[in-house]
Amino acid sequence: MPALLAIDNVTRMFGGVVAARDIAFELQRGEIVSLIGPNGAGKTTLFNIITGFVKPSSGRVHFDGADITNLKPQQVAQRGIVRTFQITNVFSGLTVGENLRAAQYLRLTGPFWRTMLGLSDARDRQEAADRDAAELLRVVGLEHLRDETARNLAYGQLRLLEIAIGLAASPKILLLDEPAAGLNSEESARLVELLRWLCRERGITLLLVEHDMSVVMSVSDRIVVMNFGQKIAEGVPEVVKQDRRVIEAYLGASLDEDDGAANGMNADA
Ligand SMILES: Nc1ncnc2c1ncn2[C@@H]1O[C@H](COP(=O)(O)OP(=O)(O)OP(=O)(O)O)[C@@H](O)[C@H]1O
Repeated sequence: MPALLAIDNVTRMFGGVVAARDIAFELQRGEIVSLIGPNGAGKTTLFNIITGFVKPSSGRVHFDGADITNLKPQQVAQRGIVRTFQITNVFSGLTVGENLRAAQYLRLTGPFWRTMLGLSDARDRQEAADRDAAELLRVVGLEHLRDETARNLAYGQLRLLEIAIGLAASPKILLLDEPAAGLNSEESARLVELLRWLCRERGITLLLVEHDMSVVMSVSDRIVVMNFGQKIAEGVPEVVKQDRRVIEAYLGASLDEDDGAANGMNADA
């Protein structure tokens, strides 16, 4: 079966800066893949290219067999590639439930709404939307906070709401921008469980940019590592964390240093 998403030799220049150089990797259906690398490695640029916000200088992006390189962000989202941001999608003055409702309405043309619009009358659609919103809140564990104003949520709860908002678009691929940032270890562990569940039970393919190595190592089927715009490694966590180029990129360790450095791997080091 062809890859669900294929990044084919993508390069992106910003003036003289090569933000991404000849990057190639694939996402298979139902995989959880993490994109990691030190600050400035080119991860955000790749996210922006996949979601249509930035066009590559060269190379192509294929989704489900179709070339999506030149699609607009809204068209990419409509095909099922949805991105979460770090909080920015949440309306702080609305309740949790209202935020989800807004996400559902804002994505009127998405797959979820195509289903809803097939229903006979407005009340059926409303009830279906309410059921879907309740299910999303249950999935992320926020059902007890449906009527709470978003600005009153704890940080970890806001991150979960952000994921629920992303899920409201019925994504085939969900791109998560540092979902564990600011979470404590208990919240991170719950996040890992949630991501695995989404993949297993909802069949959603996940691509994460994440700096928290314990989350990356425990949740990822595969890891793609970037440094200075180049892909320097790709593979399963056990292999990637022992890769000398990866250790060197993260810790500035010399090639002569012992492999034990990998155990302390931290993007912000
Ligand atoms: N719009 C832009 N204009 C000019 N340079 C840019 C632009 N976007 C990114 N860059 C440059 O491209 C390189 C890669 O940046 P990018 O934000 O993709 O890295 P990153 O891996 O996401 O970093 P971080 O972890 O800090 O978010 C950096 O040198 C950055 O300064």
